[in-house]
Amino acid sequence: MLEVRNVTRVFGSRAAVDDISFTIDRPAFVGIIGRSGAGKSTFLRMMNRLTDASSGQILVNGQNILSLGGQARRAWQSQCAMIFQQFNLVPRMDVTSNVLHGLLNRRSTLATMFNLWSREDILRALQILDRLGIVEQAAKRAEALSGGQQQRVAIARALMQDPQIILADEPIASLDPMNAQVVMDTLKRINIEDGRMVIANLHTLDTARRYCDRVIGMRDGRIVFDGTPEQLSTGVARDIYGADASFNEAATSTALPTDTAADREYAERLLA
Ligand SMILES: Nc1ncnc2c1ncn2[C@@H]1O[C@H](COP(=O)(O)OP(=O)(O)OP(=O)(O)O)[C@@H](O)[C@H]1O
Repeated sequence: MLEVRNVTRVFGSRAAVDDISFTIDRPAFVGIIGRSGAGKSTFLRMMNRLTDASSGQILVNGQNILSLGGQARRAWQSQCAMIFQQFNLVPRMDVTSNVLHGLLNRRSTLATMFNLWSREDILRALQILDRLGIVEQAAKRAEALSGGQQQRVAIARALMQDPQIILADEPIASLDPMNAQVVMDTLKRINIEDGRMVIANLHTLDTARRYCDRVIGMRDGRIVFDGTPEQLSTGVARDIYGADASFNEAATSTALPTDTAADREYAERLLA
């Protein structure tokens, strides 16, 4: 289903992602872990074509999505929806309109310009919000919602695209533990009930162990672990995070990203 073949992304003289390869043959819940700068976000952005790869191939059902251009690239982007740490909603727009913006890749410019949505689309957006337990927030501005609710709106927007794959870049890093659990439970439900693959960059080991079928560990752009949550022992985690003997599992959080240009580009594309 998904085959990543020798994918590399070089920035300047440094490889952010360095010749990685792996295969996922079913709609699994895959976690990517590693310390800040390991290359996790760069990989997700290559999958979504927000960042170009320097070399390699990513085959999805046999098609190399790295070589797609124009309309085919946009079609692929609607097949693999992206969720960000900072939600990337339009803050002053109501929740339902934010969800409907998931359809932008499929709509004409004219319909988008005049904000014309069909009754069928609006009903579907409300059904998705209902499924995620936030339909009573539908008419509110996105900025009026809690962080956990905003992330569920972002998931609803992703579902509006009816994607094969959901890419989540540190989806719970800005949330308190209770909201984090609700968001992870939501992603897991979508994975199991809909059969959509989820690939999530995660910053805590306990979350990776609890929710993932498979965990990929990255260090300095390379894959240094690829296995089940059960195989992710403290010793293995210490190797992934490159920590010394004082390695502490609780201290695996990654820093807030400083480079959010691609996130902004995504939001701007939705607003365009
Ligand atoms: N647009 C860019 N230009 C230059 N260097 C970049 C760019 N994007 C990422 N990098 C570099 O690539 C490396 C990998 O970054 P990446 O954001 O993929 O890591 P990460 O594992 O997702 O870390 P974090 O958890 O902090 O987001 C880092 O050294 C980063 O500085």
